[in-house]
Amino acid sequence: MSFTPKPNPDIRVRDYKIGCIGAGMIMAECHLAAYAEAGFPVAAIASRTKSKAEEVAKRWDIPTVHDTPEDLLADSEIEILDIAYPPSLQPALIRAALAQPHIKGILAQKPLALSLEEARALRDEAKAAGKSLSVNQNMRFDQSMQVLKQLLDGGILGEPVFAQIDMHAIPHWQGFLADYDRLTLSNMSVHHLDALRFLFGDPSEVTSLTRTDPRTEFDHMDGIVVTTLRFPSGLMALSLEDVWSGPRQEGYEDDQHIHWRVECTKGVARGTIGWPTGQASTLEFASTDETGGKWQSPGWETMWFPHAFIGVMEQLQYAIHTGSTPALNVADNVRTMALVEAAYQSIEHGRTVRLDLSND
Ligand SMILES: NC(=O)C1=CN([C@@H]2O[C@H](COP(=O)(O)OP(=O)(O)OC[C@H]3O[C@@H](n4cnc5c(N)ncnc54)[C@H](OP(=O)(O)O)[C@@H]3O)[C@@H](O)[C@H]2O)C=CC1
Ligand SMILES: O=C1CO[C@H](CO)[C@@H](O)[C@@H]1O
Repeated sequence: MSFTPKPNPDIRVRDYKIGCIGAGMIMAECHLAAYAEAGFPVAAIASRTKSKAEEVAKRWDIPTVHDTPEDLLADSEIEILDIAYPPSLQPALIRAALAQPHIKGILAQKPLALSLEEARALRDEAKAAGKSLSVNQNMRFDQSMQVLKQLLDGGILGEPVFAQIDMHAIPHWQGFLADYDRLTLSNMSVHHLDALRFLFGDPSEVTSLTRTDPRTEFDHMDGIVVTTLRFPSGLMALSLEDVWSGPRQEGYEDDQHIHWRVECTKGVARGTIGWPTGQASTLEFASTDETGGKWQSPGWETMWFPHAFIGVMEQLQYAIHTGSTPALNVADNVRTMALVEAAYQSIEHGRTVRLDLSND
């Protein structure tokens, strides 16, 4: 077999000093763990509550804690702004960063904004400012997704026929989500829909169904979501976010998981995303040409959380260094946002929505 999997990207650039806004779960547990492991320089942090930023700074050895996010934005040391804040507050932070001459690039969190219109406006404003705006769609850097993409691009599996990502797991819904009118599609399905675009390009049809989740206590419309996509090639894909995934109580042995499967004309790949169980993701594949129909299982020890966050920051550092467009660029992310919007339209109107993402 000549295929050599590369689950983790090389770190080509680690030059630019990072300023972090937010000191919550994802910043403390994933962004900063990844940056420490990769050796990316973090110069400062700020959050809404200074004592929380101080705690996180102590844990990760960050030299400066600013009183407010605005003070951090004004710090001329900062070259990359890294945001992990509620999405309703993110556009204003991005706009403030675009106006700061010392900030060369911005890593925003998903979802980029609460509406497609706002996402489009941010894309256009970043372009006008001549700055790199990147979005943390880190499932693309999950190790199994990276290797799957290599198999597909290498023609080892042939033409894609059917694909699915099925999640039966409980996301931790942040408190601020209770104030928004959109839940699962905007905040969790966005990972899977973005990963499907990464693997297969832009779909031309989307159909979504939803029901409320019995566990989620605040008012919401999209709890459990099932989305089907059709691509111009004829490929059909399924994205399932079952955020209920069964009862939870003392002694109940839950089976939370995310699985995926891709069937092609010359082979099949299948695997898992090792979340929320804190394991490495997996991939197995069989190809009529490459493996004589036998299953192969390349392995690795890194995980989606936190290691995928290394690739995300690296691609932005590299883009700034080379003056190129980040792999996870805002223009591409607007297309993922447009797909999410079309899925909401499908639910609202009870029908399949045709879409042409090349308009964005
Ligand atoms: N790409 C990915 O895989 C993931 C992305 N995310 C995204 O990251 C962002 C942060 O998520 P997460 O860290 O899980 O959230 P947390 O609730 O753990 O942290 C929220 C952060 O935002 C700050 N904040 C400022 N204003 C508010 C407010 N009005 N209400 C609540 N918090 C506020 C908090 O400040 P303080 O505590 O200092 O008061 C805290 O630093 C979200 O956009 C989420 O979608 C989250 C998980 C995974
Ligand atoms: O993006 C996300 C992926 O995983 C998290 C689980 O802690 C989600 O809650 C989150 O918003």
